[in-house]
Amino acid sequence: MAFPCMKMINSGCTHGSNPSRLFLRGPVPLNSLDSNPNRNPNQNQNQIIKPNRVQIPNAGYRHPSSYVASFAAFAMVTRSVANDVLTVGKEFRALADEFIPREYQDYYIHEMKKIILNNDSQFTVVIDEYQPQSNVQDEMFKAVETYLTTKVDESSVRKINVCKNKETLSVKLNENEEIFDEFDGVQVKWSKIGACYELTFHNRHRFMILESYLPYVLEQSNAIKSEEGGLKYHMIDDKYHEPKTVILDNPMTFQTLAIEPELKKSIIEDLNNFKNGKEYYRRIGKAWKRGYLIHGPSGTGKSSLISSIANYLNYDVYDIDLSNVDSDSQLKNILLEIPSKSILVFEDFDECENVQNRKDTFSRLLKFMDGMWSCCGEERIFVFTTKCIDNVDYTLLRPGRMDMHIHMPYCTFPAFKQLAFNYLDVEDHRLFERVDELLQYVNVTPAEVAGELMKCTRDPTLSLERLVAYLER
Ligand SMILES: Nc1ncnc2c1ncn2[C@@H]1O[C@H](COP(=O)(O)OP(=O)(O)OP(=O)(O)O)[C@@H](O)[C@H]1O
Repeated sequence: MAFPCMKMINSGCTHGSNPSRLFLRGPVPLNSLDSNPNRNPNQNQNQIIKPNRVQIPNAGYRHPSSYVASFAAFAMVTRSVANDVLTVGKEFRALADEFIPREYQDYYIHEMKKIILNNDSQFTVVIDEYQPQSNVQDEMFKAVETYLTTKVDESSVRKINVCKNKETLSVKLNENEEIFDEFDGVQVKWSKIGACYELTFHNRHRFMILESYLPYVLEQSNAIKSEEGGLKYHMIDDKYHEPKTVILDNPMTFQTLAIEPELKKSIIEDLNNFKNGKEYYRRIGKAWKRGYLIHGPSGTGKSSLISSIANYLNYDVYDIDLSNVDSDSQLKNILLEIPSKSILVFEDFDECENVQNRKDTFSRLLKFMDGMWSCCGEERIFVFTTKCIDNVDYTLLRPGRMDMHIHMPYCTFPAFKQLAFNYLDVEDHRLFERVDELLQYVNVTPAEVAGELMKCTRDPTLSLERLVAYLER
C-alpha cells in the first residue's frame, strides 16, 4: 500500500486576492513549520480558511488499480483517525505501525485530526500531470482528463482536441476553468491549475469521494478508452520524445493466425499460464514477465503473432527501437516508464547498423531483464524478433533466458488451410491436395499465399487455380 509516501499539503489562504499559503510537504517536525514570509502581518487570522489538501502520489508508473488501493488505504486510515479522535485510537495505531515509521506517526495523527475536526472546510485532492523528473504523463492524471472530456460544457471551452481515429471531437478542460460534477448527491469541483487537476469537495464527504468517486472516475475512463478503440501501439524511438501512439487496429487473432495448430495451442497455453501466474511468480520469487524469441523469414507472420498475443491478452504494444538508445540510463528510463500489462517488442533487434552499439544496448537490456529492475512493473511480455536465428547472440539463446523460442516457418498445409478459410471461406476443395503437394517443396511465406488468395476472393476455384500456378512457377 502506498500510504506512507502520500504527501499532505495543508494550505491556508486568505479570502482576499493575496493568498497566504502555508505548505507542509511530507513529515516535517511541527515546530519547524513556517508561514509564508510574504503574508501580511496585519492579516486577520480569523479570516483564514484552511482547506485540506492531499496530493495524489505519483512516484513512477502506477497501475490504476494501485490508485484505488491508495484511496482506500487513505480513507481507511482517515476513518481510523476519526475513531482515534472519538475513541482510544487503537485501530489507527495498529495501521500506523504497519504503514508509517514510528517517528512520523505523531505528525500524521496530528494532521489527520486537524482534517477530521475541521469538518466545515473544503478538501482538495491534487493530481499532478507528470511523474517526478520525467516527461511521462501520470496514469491517474490521464484518467481524470479522459473522464472530464465527458463533463466539459462544450459551449464554454476555447480549445478542442480532435481525436482523428474516430473522427469525433473530444473536448478538454482548459487551464483555470472549472467543472462541477455530482456523485451520489455530492457536488465536487474539478479545476485545472497549471500542470495538475484539483478536485475540491466538502470535507464531510471525504470518505465517500476517496473510496467511491475516484475509483469511479478510473472505471469510467477505462470504459471510455475501450469504447475509443481499445489497444494502443506505441513506437518508442528514444527517451526524449513522447512515444508515437496509434490505435492498434490489427484484427489478427489466434483464430485467424495461420500456424501449425500444435504450435498455436502451446502458445495459448503458455499465455494462459502467464496470465494466471501472479501467485506462482510470487511464490518462486521471479518477476512476473515472459520472454519470447520469434524467428522466421519475412512474411511468415511474426508481427501477426504479436498482434494475436496483444488482442488475446488485451495488452498495449510498445515497439522499442534499440538502435536509437545509446545509454544505460536512457534504456532504464524507457523500460521503467512502460506500464504493466504491456508487450515490449524489439523487432529485428539484430539488424542495427552499428554492430557495437547493438551489442552494447543488447547486453544492457539483458542486464535489465535479469536484474532488480525487472521487478518493477508486472505482467510484461518481452518479444524479440529476428529473421535469422543464426545472427542472434548466444547470450539470448542460453537456456532460461527466453521462455519460448517460436519458429515461424514457411507456409505449411495446415497454415494454408487457415488462410483459405480466412480469405475464401472454404474448408475443403479439390485443389487442396495439389497445394499440399506443392507446399512440401516450395518455400512460400503465408504473406505470399495470402496475397495470391486475396486477388480473387469471390471465386474460390479461380483463386486456388491462380495460387497453384504461382506455386508451380
Ligand atoms: N502466419 C500468418 N497467418 C496469417 N496471416 C499471415 C501470416 N503470416 C503473414 N500473414 C499475412 O501477411 C502479412 C505480413 O505478415 P507479418 O508482417 O506478420 O510477417 P512478418 O514475419 O512480421 O514480416 P517481417 O519480418 O517482414 O516484418 C500480414 O499482415 C498477414 O496478412
